Amino acid sequence: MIDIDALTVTFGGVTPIDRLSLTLDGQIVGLIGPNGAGKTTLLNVLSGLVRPSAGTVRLFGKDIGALAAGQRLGWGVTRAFQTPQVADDLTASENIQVALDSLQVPRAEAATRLAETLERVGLAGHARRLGAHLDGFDLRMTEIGRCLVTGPKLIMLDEPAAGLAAAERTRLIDLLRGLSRAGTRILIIDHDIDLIAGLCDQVAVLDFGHLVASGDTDTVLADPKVRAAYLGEFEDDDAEARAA
Ligand SMILES: Nc1ncnc2c1ncn2[C@@H]1O[C@H](COP(=O)(O)OP(=O)(O)OP(=O)(O)O)[C@@H](O)[C@H]1O
Repeated sequence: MIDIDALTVTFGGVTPIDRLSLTLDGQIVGLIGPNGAGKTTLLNVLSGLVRPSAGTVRLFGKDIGALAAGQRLGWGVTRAFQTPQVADDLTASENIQVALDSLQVPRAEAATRLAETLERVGLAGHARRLGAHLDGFDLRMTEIGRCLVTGPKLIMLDEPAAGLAAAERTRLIDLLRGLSRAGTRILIIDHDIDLIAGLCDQVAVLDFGHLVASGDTDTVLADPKVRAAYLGEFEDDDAEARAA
C-alpha cells in the first residue's frame, strides 16, 4: 500500500525526513515516534502538502509524486489534521459537504453519501450545529467524516485520539475497526501506544527522520531498539526490575 524509497524532506537547515525507505501493507498501520520524529511531515508528503527534496512515494503501486493534493483526494487518499480544520461558521454537515463539493459529486449522490457519513460518525443528531459549537470529539468526527464522505481507499489520521475521554476513545476505535472491516486502509499517527497496539497490524517507528523499525506490531513494539528510542516506560520497568 505504501512504498517509500530514499525519501528526504528539508526545510531550510532542518531535515525532518532523511533518506527514509519504508514499506507498509497492513489494513491499519501505525506511525509512531517521539516529538519531532518527522511523522506529520511524512503524512504531509503522502497527502501532497509537502514536496520532498528527493525520493519516491508509491501508494497502491502508483508513484504519486506528480499528483497535487486535490488529485490525491480524487484518487482515494485523504487525511485528517492534528488540529481539526473545521470552519466555525459552517455546520457539521456543511463542513463535511465541502469535500463532496471539491470532488464535484452529483447532488443526489452527495445527499445520500452525506447522510450515511453523518450517521456513521455519530453526527446525525448534531448535523446542523455550527463548527463553533461542536465539542472536541465532534470536531474530530466532523474531520473524519469529511475524509470518509469521499469514499477513500486510504485515510490518514494525525493523532485522532489526543485529548479524548475514555468513552470517546472507545467510539473512535469502534469506528476505525468498522472502516477497516469495510475495506478502507488506515494510517494512524498517535502517541497512545495502547491504541496503536490494539488497532494496528503493522507499525513503523521514526526517530529524527530515520526508520527505527517497521513490520508486524507485536514484533516492532517488542524490539529493544524501539523500547530504547521511544517507549521510555519499558526502560522504567527494567529499572524497577533491576532494583527489585
Ligand atoms: N514547515 C516547517 N519548517 C521548518 N521546520 C519544520 C516544518 N515542519 C516541521 N518542521 C520540523 O521538522 C521536524 C519534524 O516535525 P514533525 O511535525 O514532522 O514531527 P512529529 O513526529 O509529527 O512530531 P509531534 O509528535 O510532536 O507531532 C521538527 O523538528 C519540526 O520542527
